[in-house]
Amino acid sequence: MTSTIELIQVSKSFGKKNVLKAINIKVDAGQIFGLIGPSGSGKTTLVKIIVGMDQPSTGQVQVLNTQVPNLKLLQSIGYMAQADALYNDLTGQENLAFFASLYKLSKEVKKERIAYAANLVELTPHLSKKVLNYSGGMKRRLSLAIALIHDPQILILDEPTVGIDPELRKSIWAEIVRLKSEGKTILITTHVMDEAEKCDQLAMVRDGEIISNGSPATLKSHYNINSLEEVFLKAGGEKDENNRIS
Ligand SMILES: Nc1ncnc2c1ncn2[C@@H]1O[C@H](COP(=O)(O)OP(=O)(O)OP(=O)(O)O)[C@@H](O)[C@H]1O
Repeated sequence: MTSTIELIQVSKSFGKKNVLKAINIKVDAGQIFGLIGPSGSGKTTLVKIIVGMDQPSTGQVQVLNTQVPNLKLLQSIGYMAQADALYNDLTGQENLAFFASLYKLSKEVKKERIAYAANLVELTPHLSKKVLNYSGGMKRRLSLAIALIHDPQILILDEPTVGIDPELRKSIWAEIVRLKSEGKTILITTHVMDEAEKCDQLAMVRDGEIISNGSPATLKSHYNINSLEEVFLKAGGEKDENNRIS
């Protein structure tokens, strides 16, 4: 299978603090790949390095066989950051139109994509409101719509469902699965274990290291337990005993 995202021996330090340690990851095309780990384990740093917003201290990142960073790659990546980067004084519609205008879309396609993305996150009735009047959950939904606006080949979503109610979370996941069926590659960070279950492959991150990886079923059978939560706890314990699987 073609690998869409590849990290080779990626390490990152901020000053003396080593937050990523020799990370190797391969994400195949058409997969939902989950990065799971506790707060502060390094997931966002990793994602920023993949998108090209941050540089590794050592190691290499390739996306679609192209060395990151590369401006052209941005056409192929939809990125939803953990902190919403929205224009508060503009309406939802104006935010979507602004971000759509960064890509080479025809007027018609642009209109279509804005309608699709707003509908997906159930913001259509709120598009004429200024973003400063949006709730936290609505802002997350608008950020997700923006990540999808140019129909990217790769979606990188940093905790996309935080602050989103269970019903909408379910419909967002249904859409993520549908996008996968279209052949898109999706990399998602989460610390919600039932979301991790929906991924094809997982990498469990702790203290800047991948302590375990594989499909949810493989991980559970390796540790002979039923829940990913337990896998995570057990893998963390084994890590301390230098007994990792990969
Ligand atoms: N620009 C920075 N300068 C210094 N330290 C940083 C910087 N960015 C991240 N860190 C540190 O790197 C570590 C990993 O942070 P990161 O945000 O990647 O974790 P995370 O797994 O995404 O956590 P969360 O789930 O809370 O977002 C943390 O200890 C954080 O304080």
